[in-house]
Amino acid sequence: MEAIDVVIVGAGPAGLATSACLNRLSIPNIVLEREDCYASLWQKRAYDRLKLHLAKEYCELPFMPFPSDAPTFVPRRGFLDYLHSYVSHFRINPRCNTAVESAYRDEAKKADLNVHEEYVAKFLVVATGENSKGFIPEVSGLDSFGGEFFHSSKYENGQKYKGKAVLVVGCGNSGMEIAYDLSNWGVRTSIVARSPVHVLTTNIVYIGMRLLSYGVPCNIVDFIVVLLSRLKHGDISNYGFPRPTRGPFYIKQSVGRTPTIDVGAVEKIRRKEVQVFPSIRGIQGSKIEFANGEVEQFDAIIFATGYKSTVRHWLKGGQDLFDGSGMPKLCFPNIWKGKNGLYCSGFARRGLFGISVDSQNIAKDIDLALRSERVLIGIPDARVC
Ligand SMILES: Cc1cc2nc3c(=O)[nH]c(=O)nc-3n(C[C@H](O)[C@H](O)[C@H](O)COP(=O)(O)OP(=O)(O)OC[C@H]3O[C@@H](n4cnc5c(N)ncnc54)[C@H](O)[C@@H]3O)c2cc1C
Ligand SMILES: NC(=O)C1=CN([C@@H]2O[C@H](COP(=O)(O)OP(=O)(O)OC[C@H]3O[C@@H](n4cnc5c(N)ncnc54)[C@H](OP(=O)(O)O)[C@@H]3O)[C@@H](O)[C@H]2O)C=CC1
Ligand SMILES: O=C(O)C(=O)Cc1c[nH]c2ccccc12
Repeated sequence: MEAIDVVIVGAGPAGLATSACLNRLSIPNIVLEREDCYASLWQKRAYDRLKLHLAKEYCELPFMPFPSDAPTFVPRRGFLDYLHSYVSHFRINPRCNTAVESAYRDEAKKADLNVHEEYVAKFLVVATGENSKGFIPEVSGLDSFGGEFFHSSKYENGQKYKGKAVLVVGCGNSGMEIAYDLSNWGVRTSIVARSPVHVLTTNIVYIGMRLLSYGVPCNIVDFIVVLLSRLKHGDISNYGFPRPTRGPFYIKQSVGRTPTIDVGAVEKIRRKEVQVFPSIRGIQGSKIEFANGEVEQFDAIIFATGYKSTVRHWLKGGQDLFDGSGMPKLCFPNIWKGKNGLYCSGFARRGLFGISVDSQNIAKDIDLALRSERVLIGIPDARVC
């Protein structure tokens, strides 16, 4: 059994940022990671052409800007280089191949467990992410499908599907970007769009973010970005993508749904190089029937249908912080602190920017708690800050 001040679960950007903030305050912490590497989403579960969708100034982790010669929209490789420098600069040493199977506050419950390793900590930081596990919905007849089907997190590129027919389900950022990539690889590509969606561009989002940071109200920002999007894309409801009635930043802030950022798929849809279908009604062999009655044959299906949090699989308790699906109950910006030393970073649905805010708040709060504990028991505070 190992005793330490802080245990952080997950070595993605949120876990690394929290560890860096604690290390700066000389607060002992360990980061436990289920995979064999840190930032596993970026190293192992992302496609080749992935780039950050937000400008680099909104994707920095605390206390380390991107190099000044980094492009505004950093590619995956550049982001990984940045994370490697971050880990070595802040001397972060994640313990890999260490999946946390159970975390309890109550000492008595430990006796039931058949544990491999055990840690005792004053503070627990949940940093396992909003995107912990790929989600594939139940679709009638999917088990009869003759071709392969898999989640978007397993997609790398479209090389092996050249000349084949592939259906991408979901028109969030993963789905639209994968559809664009497949089509570039010479794949006969189709996409399922089942509900209204905002389609913006990286630059339009950038303008929106700047306006919000100058204090322009969200409804005005939404009006401007939707107008810009209409000028750029025209009325895309003609192609099967109706717009939601609420604005994109309002939706992002209220329910966390990210607008789709077009990287070229809209033009391909306009040119009919990518077909758009409504929901899947059912599957029989290689034939897929859609809600409008159309039936088409496909060789593969890629489910770009989002992710689920896995917090509820291993965290016992913490009902004050997390709901039944492992997502936070509280609202940004005060969502990072639970009761009895429990914290979470990376659950604000605010991407890397939210992670930076959470991690700094958590480290400050733990520092304060440790200092007051020292005062209470009369130990002089020798830590360097
Ligand atoms: C494809 C994609 C692109 C994105 N692009 C952007 C972007 O451009 N800009 C932006 O701001 N945001 C972006 N996001 C959103 C978000 O910023 C990223 O998902 C980011 O990686 C989240 O960091 P995280 O540390 O919270 O979670 P993750 O990166 O998911 O890291 C969590 C880590 O916890 C580990 N873990 C999970 N369960 C356990 C367990 N039980 N025990 C031990 N370890 C565990 C996982 O293996 C993983 O390594 C993107 C998300 C995705 C999916
Ligand atoms: N370059 C970048 O920066 C990228 C960032 N990301 C980020 O990663 C996160 C996850 O994105 P993503 O993987 O796209 O997941 P999302 O959850 O954002 O999107 C999932 C999509 O799948 C649809 N869907 C879900 N279930 C079904 C179903 N049964 N039938 C049809 N459609 C369905 C959803 O539609 P509905 O709305 O109807 O539920 C939605 O369109 C987001 O935050 C995103 O911004 C992702 C890729 C690239
Ligand atoms: O890619 C994501 O999911 C993010 O959360 C990044 C993000 C944070 N705020 C936004 C506003 C508009 C588009 C993307 C984001």
